[in-house]
Amino acid sequence: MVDYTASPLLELSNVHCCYGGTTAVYQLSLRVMPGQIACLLGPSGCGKTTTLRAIAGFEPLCNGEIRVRGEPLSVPGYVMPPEKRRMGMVFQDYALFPHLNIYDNITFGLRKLSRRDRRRRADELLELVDLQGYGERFPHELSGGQQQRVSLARAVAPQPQLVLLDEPFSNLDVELRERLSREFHDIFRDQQITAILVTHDQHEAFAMADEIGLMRDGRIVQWDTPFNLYHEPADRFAAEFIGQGSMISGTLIDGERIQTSLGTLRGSHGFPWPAGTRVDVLLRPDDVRMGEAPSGLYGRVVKKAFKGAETLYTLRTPDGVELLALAPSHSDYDVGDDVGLTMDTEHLVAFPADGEVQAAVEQPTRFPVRAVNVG
Ligand SMILES: Nc1ncnc2c1ncn2[C@@H]1O[C@H](COP(=O)(O)OP(=O)(O)OP(=O)(O)O)[C@@H](O)[C@H]1O
Repeated sequence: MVDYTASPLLELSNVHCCYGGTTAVYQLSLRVMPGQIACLLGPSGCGKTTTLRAIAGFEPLCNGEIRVRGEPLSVPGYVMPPEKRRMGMVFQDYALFPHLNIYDNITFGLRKLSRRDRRRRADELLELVDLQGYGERFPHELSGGQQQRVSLARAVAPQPQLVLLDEPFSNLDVELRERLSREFHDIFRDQQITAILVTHDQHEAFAMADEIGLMRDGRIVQWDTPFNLYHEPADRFAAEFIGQGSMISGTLIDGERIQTSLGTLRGSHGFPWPAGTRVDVLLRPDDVRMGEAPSGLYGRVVKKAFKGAETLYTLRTPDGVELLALAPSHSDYDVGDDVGLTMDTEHLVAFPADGEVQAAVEQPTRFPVRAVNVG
């Protein structure tokens, strides 16, 4: 487990990165604890790779500091060269040396060891990444997933203090991506390796990371656990980027209740806006239960997508509200069926609607509350 009481391994303070006159990363601060798997997640162009390259030492800072265990890597007046930073890199395109066999690829950074020790370390690492017996092969004789496992073995071979992974699974198909992200997670956890993953794929981020920094336009908008990012998004962008869901309109009755066309949704922690504020409430597909309708609420199935163990339904209520709902695939409803609905949210998240005064200083309601249909 990660020791959150320890001193951080990596610390970025107020980092800015510029290309010519354009700033790609703004005032970025973050901490990664020893043994933690962190992730920078966000849409294309938000500055993830630039941040990772700055940590690796390939990108100069135009302001701010980067330290590892308190030691300066990039501070005003001093930049430690990349090869001295003791960081392992895993790239999207594997970047293996095509003319070297797998043994030589893995031991490329271990020149100081004797031939025998290099071979022993390579065998250990091949076992770690489940490629025993592949040492004599060449990269072109391996599948994409196998090549990426080799590049992980090469990255961890010199026992770096930090492993940086830049979109490592983007070239692989969805199933392999999920499998490999779980495998890499288990290896990092087992070997207590500290790692930072960069990806635009939230499934990868969720499968691997202890904490995720969601980025937009060069800034981190929320640094949180996968669970909190999903259930307690800090703003509308986070709510829409992470997971699926519907925003439904409502009006705050008081600090705890929101009137919606689905009934009154009640939260226990209270909302910080005055009664009468128009809000948008986030409902995730797993917040909407299909089957029973104790409050008489029904929705008509307008679309269904089979996902194996579950089916994702799109439902429309008589008021025209569209909702997504996940149901076990054995309870099989057809398009056109009217189905009873119950709202069952662990965390009720609402944002002031556009045009409300409060929307200018959007404050998310990041309170774990239990919402119940009482109307
Ligand atoms: N070498 C460069 N010269 C000028 N601008 C650059 C350069 N590299 C990146 N940028 C710009 O900096 C911003 C951040 O780019 P970056 O590659 O860090 O984003 P990203 O989040 O990693 O995107 P992607 O997921 O598409 O790789 C973008 O607007 C990009 O156009």
